[in-house]
Amino acid sequence: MRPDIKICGLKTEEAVDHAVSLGATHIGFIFFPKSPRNIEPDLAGRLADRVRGRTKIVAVTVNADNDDLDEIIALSRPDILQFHGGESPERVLTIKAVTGLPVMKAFSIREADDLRRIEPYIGIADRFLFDAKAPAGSDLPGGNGVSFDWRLLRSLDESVDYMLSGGLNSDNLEEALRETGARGIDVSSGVESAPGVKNLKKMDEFFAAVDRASMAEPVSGSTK
Ligand SMILES: O=C(O)c1ccccc1N[C@@H]1O[C@H](COP(=O)(O)O)[C@@H](O)[C@H]1O
Repeated sequence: MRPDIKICGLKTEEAVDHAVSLGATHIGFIFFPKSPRNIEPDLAGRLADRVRGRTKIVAVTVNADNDDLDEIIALSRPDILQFHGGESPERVLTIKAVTGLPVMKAFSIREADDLRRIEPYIGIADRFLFDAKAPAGSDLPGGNGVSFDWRLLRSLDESVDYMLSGGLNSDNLEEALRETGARGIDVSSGVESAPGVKNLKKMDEFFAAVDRASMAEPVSGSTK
């Protein structure tokens, strides 16, 4: 069975339409000015309106304040908020209560201990997203096109619902799914020609890799 597939960092009608035509269950808009994928909330709203109801609209923010969140939500009308910064469990709870929106909380992973940081969010975040730690010198907490050691996720309890992200592409996706059995995957750089420029052919190749992986049996030794 295909996992949930989130194509993140979309900025154009062409890219939105193509992702949804391929079966993206989620599309992500980045609201983070330092990112080459940053988009204004009103443009995100217009792009989202093309496909609303056919895919889940995810608003990706990084430690956004209340005013910014209000504007992003009012203009882009997301189905899900993705928090990709250091938002506390209390902040996640408050925003969920005020907005009524589910929150996917991102964590950057390099070593086993990093996974322990999800514990205070269990029962609070609606889903987790596991990304690689940003390389030294990067201004971006995500969207760096780097992977982490997927085998670390073997220790996770089966009940933890997460999307796998970080450096996924059509070449490594089958191995990533074989190692993790992730029920959701999230890609940005891996379907781009240059930072912030989505490539339709790479999207095609990515979905083809998902389908190849979905047909394959998990290897022995994988816990999922
Ligand atoms: O993509 C960005 O520019 C970005 C900026 C700020 C926070 C999160 C961002 N992207 C997220 O990172 C993952 C992984 O990206 P990649 O596939 O390794 O390039 C991406 O899916 C977004 O959710």
